[in-house]
Amino acid sequence: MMQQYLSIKSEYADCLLFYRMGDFYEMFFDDAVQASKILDITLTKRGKANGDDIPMAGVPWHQAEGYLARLVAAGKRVAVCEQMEPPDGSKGPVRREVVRVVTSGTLTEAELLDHARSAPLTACVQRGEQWGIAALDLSCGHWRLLEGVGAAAFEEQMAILAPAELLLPAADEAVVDVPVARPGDWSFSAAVAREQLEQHFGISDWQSLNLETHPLAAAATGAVLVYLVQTQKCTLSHLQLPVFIERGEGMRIDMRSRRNLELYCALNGDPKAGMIAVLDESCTPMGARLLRQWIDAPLTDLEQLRHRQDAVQSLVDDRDMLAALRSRLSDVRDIERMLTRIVLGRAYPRDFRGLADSLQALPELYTLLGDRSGLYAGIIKSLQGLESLAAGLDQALVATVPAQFRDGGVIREGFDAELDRLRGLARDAGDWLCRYEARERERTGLANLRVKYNKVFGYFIEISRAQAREAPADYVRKQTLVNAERFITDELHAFESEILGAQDAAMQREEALIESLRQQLCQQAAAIQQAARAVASLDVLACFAFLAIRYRYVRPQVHSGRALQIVGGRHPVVERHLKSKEPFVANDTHMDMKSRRFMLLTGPNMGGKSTYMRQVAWIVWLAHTGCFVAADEARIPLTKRLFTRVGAGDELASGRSTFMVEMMETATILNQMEPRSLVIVDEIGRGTSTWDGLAIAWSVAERLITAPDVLTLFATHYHELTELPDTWAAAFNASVTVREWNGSVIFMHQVVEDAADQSYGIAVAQLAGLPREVVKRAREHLFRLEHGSELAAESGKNQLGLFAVAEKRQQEAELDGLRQLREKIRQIDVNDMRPLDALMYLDNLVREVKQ
Ligand SMILES: Nc1ncnc2c1ncn2[C@@H]1O[C@H](COP(=O)(O)OP(=O)(O)OP(=O)(O)O)[C@@H](O)[C@H]1O
Repeated sequence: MMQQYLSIKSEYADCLLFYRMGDFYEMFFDDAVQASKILDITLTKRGKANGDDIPMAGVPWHQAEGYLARLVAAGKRVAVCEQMEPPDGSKGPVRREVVRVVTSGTLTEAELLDHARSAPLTACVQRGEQWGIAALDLSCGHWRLLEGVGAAAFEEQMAILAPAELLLPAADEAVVDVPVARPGDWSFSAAVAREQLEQHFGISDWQSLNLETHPLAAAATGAVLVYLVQTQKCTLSHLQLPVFIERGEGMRIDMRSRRNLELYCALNGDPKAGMIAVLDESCTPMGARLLRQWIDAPLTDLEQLRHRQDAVQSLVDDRDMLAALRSRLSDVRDIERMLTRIVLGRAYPRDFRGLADSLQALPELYTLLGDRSGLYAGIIKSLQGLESLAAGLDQALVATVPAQFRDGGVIREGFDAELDRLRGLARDAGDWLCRYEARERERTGLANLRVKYNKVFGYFIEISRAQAREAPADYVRKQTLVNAERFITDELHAFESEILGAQDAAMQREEALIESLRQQLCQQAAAIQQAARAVASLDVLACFAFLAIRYRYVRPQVHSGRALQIVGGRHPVVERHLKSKEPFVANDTHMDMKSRRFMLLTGPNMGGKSTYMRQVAWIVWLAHTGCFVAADEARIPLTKRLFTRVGAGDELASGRSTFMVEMMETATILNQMEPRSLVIVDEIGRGTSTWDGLAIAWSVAERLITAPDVLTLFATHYHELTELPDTWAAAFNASVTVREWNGSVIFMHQVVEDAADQSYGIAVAQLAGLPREVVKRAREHLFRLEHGSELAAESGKNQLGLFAVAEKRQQEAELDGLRQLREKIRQIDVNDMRPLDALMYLDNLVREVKQ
């Protein structure tokens, strides 16, 4: 056995080998050591190799999925090796074969996948500046083939695809941190792709795939197909054909900006505070995945965008229909992934039942949609045509299926006469046994005679010891117990063979029926997938409509002009998560790419600058996806690129300081911006000396102001920059407002078109809990810094040090305050005050002193 193990293991050296032994998958040697650590399972030993114990660890086969998930999550690949024949003690180890290699990019099990995200297996090919990508989501069978030029565009695409596993030629390095496999450089070839496609799909019409003109994407496709053959070892007929679809470029948003705008999670890593968490009101897993794709890849084709918006609007205008649709959509389960498991022969009974139920929900969906046009016409068409398949499946399957096929009872009574007959035989056994027992009691006159069953002897007749002598001659003694004797008869034996045979035959019959259902589903796989995609589109459109109604989002007018006008704009995430009782303060934005293209935003920390700029970015982004936007009105100019430079903190892990990251982000913007870009700069130049920082911020601002057709929102704490509009007509000042009350600051979160008058930094520091003495000292320093030249003059006159003059000034100011206080106290006429007024007056005085 160990020899067999070692020979199989040598073929899968880069995998952990799950070696099936009875009810367990066992691992040996280093595999066992690694797995025991990752899975926290017991490490034992079995036999010896070269005098040393062989480490062994195992997991029960019926719990393998959970363990596989943990191993794959830990970056391992696992080769699953099964027994290919029933054990037969006579002739050495049973034949075993690796039936599948489980890798992070080839998972299909529901338990191992995130329902809301596709995690494609992605092959990349680079030739100089040119690149090609083939990404296959095996769990659904979808391909995405892409080609492009330049590292920036490549990284953006990788950010959007979010691969689960990368396939690379030997010399290439990964740009994202996921497991990498190298199927062999020879496999990255268009010729290999063509050969594989011919072999697996019988493709002769290579041209229809549009791959001939896209050799790099074709080469990447070759690597994916070869890797599937190496790892999956089963039919892949559920895969769509890898067709290269020309896509418009869409709005480009680089990797950093996606992170900065907190698309999938907040900068602190919390997914609940990411934009997707707020937008995902989808009802189906397919919708959840498509929603991410639509948000990930905003459109720049106005026509396409209008179609989506029209479709959303028509549901916004018909709330009853929207509610009915969403209620029916909730009954639809993950058609794509259930189908994949069925086609691959990895399904559970629940996948068949789930598919039957989901397909049965489709007619109600298209009936509800009636004769709607636009995007709905295609959706309605795709939802039709599966009625008889759905009905057939439903008739075949029981309503509540068992967990495993081996439990039996998946096919419904009355569906197949032969299965019913065999099951009937097994079921009638009970009656027959009762009749037989009664008959034998009567024949022998032994009232205590019983017919029983156990696993060792099967069926037998049991008679008490005392009466055993009276057993008829045809009873064959089988076993003697303390109080009883057990017998068998020819009739009972014949009955037993028939019963057990009937049970086996029923199981086999059921298996054959399920296989025939599977074949039917395989034949209709393409139509089912198309219906699944229609469900996904419908779900996302309904989700957008739901958001629009529930959260008051409006239909933005995206146009080819240059004006950006947002009335009452809000930030969807901040608005949703605002804990305080204060409502979110909506703000307007009026810019245009010609005369008002640069907004310089100043104001105190915590004033709401970042929130405001991100909300503008999000309104522009979402306006290009078909989603309605968080505003009262929005006119959005067609935007081709979105850039952000946001103080996202250090990337120390990558060896870059805050300042370095800041400058890299700025360089990306300045080098890559083009007409119709939106640029968000949230602080720049903070990580270096004041003068360096100010100088950099100033020159970057000037560069942005002069860039044609680029809209910029630029937040800064450098007040000196508020002079920019004096020189540049296209620049204007804006600030977030604050009010002072009782010595404290109150953030109004209102954006006005004016420069901020002061920074309130010290007031915010006080709010944050800086010790009182430190705050007081900071005020003194501020005073000194702000009145530096005056103080210098006075210090020269009085021959005092600068600090001494500042302190003298401070003391005078304090004395002034005390005098005013004394005056207030003097004016109090206690006899003329009500107790409550006196108390309030006192409270005010105390506050004043504490300031
Ligand atoms: N329009 C608004 N309405 C209500 N609350 C808001 C609004 N804008 C911001 N806030 C609240 O104020 C907090 C601070 O906002 P934000 O981070 O945008 O300030 P900031 O001016 O960018 O601060 P800093 O300069 O320190 O980065 C937010 O977390 C949010 O709770």
